[in-house]
Amino acid sequence: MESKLVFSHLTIKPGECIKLKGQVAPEAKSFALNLGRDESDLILHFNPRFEIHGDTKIIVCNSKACGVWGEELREPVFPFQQGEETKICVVFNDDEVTVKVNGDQEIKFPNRQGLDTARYLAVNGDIKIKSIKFD
Ligand SMILES: CCCO[C@@H]1O[C@H](CO)[C@@H](O[C@@H]2O[C@H](CO)[C@H](O)[C@H](OCc3cn(Cc4ccccc4)nn3)[C@H]2O)[C@H](O)[C@H]1NC(C)=O
Repeated sequence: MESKLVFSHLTIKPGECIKLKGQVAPEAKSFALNLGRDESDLILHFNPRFEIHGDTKIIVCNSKACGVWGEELREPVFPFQQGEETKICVVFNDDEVTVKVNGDQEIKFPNRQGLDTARYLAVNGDIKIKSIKFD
C-alpha cells in the first residue's frame, strides 16, 4: 500500500515536535504514522485501529529494526473518532517517543533504537492530513 504522505531527509532532533492536523475518514478502519531513520528502521509505528486485524478501537505501537517488527504494545486509550478532526503532536527523546492527541491524551513508547535524528516520516491509511508543522 503506497503511503499517503512521506517525508525523508528530515533532521528532526529530540525535543522537536511534529504537529499534524488531520481529518479521520468517516468510515476509517485504520491509519498509521511511521517515524524513524527510514521505512525499515522505525522508532515509532503508531497505528490507531478502528476495526482491522481483529482489533477494535485499539492503538497498536511498534518499532521496526532492519525491516523486522518488534514487540507490539497495545494502548487501550483511544482518543480518535471516525469523521472527526484530530491534532497529533509527536516528540521523542533518547528514552521514549511521546504522542499527544488533541492536546491531552498522551501515549508513550520506548525509543528502542535510541535514535537521535529522525529523517523519515510517513502517514498511511484513513486520514486526510490538513497540515503538518515541525516546531
Ligand atoms: C496473533 C498472530 C497474528 O498477529 C497479528 O499479526 C499481524 C501481522 O504481523 C499484525 O499486524 C501488523 O502489525 C504491525 C505492527 O506490529 C503493522 O501495523 C502491520 O501493518 C504494517 C503497515 C501497513 N501499512 C499501510 C497502512 C497502514 C494503515 C492503514 C492503511 C494502510 N503501513 N504499515 C500490521 O499488518 C497484528 O497486529 C497482529 N495481531 C496481534 C494481536 O498480535
